Amino acid sequence: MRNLKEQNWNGTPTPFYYYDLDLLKQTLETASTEAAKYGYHIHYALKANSNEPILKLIQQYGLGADCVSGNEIKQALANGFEASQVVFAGVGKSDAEIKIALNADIFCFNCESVQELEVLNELAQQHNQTARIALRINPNVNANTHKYITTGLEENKFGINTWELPEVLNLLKQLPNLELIGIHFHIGSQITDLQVFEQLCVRVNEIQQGFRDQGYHLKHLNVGGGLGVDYYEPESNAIPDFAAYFAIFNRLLQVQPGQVVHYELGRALVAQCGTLVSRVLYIKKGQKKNFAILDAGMTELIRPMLYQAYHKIENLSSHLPEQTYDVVGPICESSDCFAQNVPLPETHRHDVMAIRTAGAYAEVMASNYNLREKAVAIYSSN
Ligand SMILES: Cc1ncc(COP(=O)(O)O)c(C=O)c1O
Ligand SMILES: N[C@@H](CCCC[NH3+])C(=O)O
Repeated sequence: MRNLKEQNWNGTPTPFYYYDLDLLKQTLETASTEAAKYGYHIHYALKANSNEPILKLIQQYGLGADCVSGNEIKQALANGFEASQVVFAGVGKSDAEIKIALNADIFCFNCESVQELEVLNELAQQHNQTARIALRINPNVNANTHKYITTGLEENKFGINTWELPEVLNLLKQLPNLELIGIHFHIGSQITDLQVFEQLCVRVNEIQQGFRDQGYHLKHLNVGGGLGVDYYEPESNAIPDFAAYFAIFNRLLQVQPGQVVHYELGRALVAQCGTLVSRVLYIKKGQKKNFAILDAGMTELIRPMLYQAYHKIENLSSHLPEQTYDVVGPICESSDCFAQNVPLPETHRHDVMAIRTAGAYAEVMASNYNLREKAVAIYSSN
């Protein structure tokens, strides 16, 4: 592990999130260089991590912002993102959130239902504005990822189904305060099987052709995010293969002259730069197994409990021969377990533990259950 391992954490209270801004810069450099080869625009999905130092850095690389709430829009604007680079998605945008977006005159609303279009039109009318919209279409492509983070199947709540499109296009003719500028897709998260993106391209081409057949020439194609990261080998595979990812779209997506292609990447940009650092409070010897009880739990990182997600766990203090442990948190829930039967060097009270790949969907999903204090964030850069 980079400088995290070399540092002396004596006296630093745990748990805390540690962010390696140097790795974040390298990741952003790679992603933006690869995207620029094809003129692609990346909007960073703030939901993955909305900490200010992280946002400030990301915006310096020229990325736009993909927001899912009024507060995310405010946070993006406060940290230097231009309103003209903000997209707003979400199945349940409240009237108050829509007004925030209208007031800011954001680039585009990704609309997910017939009723949302009607409400947005009405609110835009009240604001004397025309809202630019993209239709989020459910392409019915299986993302081959955990069922809780699959979003592009007909059974999911997200997006407009293709069979609804004739009704939607008819409706749009009666909604003068909306301007249809594009179509939007997002099929899920933590996608590591890149063939899934090939299938997405095929579906986007078919759907776009349907629009063209009816005389719609859309300026913007937004293919969402979802590129996964390597939770097993965070060090040797610290930067996702952006070259291979964008090359798929370049090869397969039928982009019309003058059309702009947008992405909404979250996890791929920030997951590997974050680590949750914790100390061992107790070692408890059970009849069948040993428990390493940490001072971090599901309140700091809920992914293992919610999705059975794997995060690599390391003991930064011990070099003793290995034993196996169930690594658990202090919360009053049996599910508060990071992983079972983890081989670790013999572990003792006060050892410093690193739970890797915790830059995305970790701190943002924290809670204060059990009235826990919010863990602080520490940033390193050199
Ligand atoms: C609409 C939308 N765009 C972008 C993202 C970002 O996804 P990821 O972090 O997997 O790139 C998500 C989350 O899955 C999403 O729901
Ligand atoms: N929170 C999920 C990702 C959800 C992506 C948002 N649609 C995770 O931790 O993997």
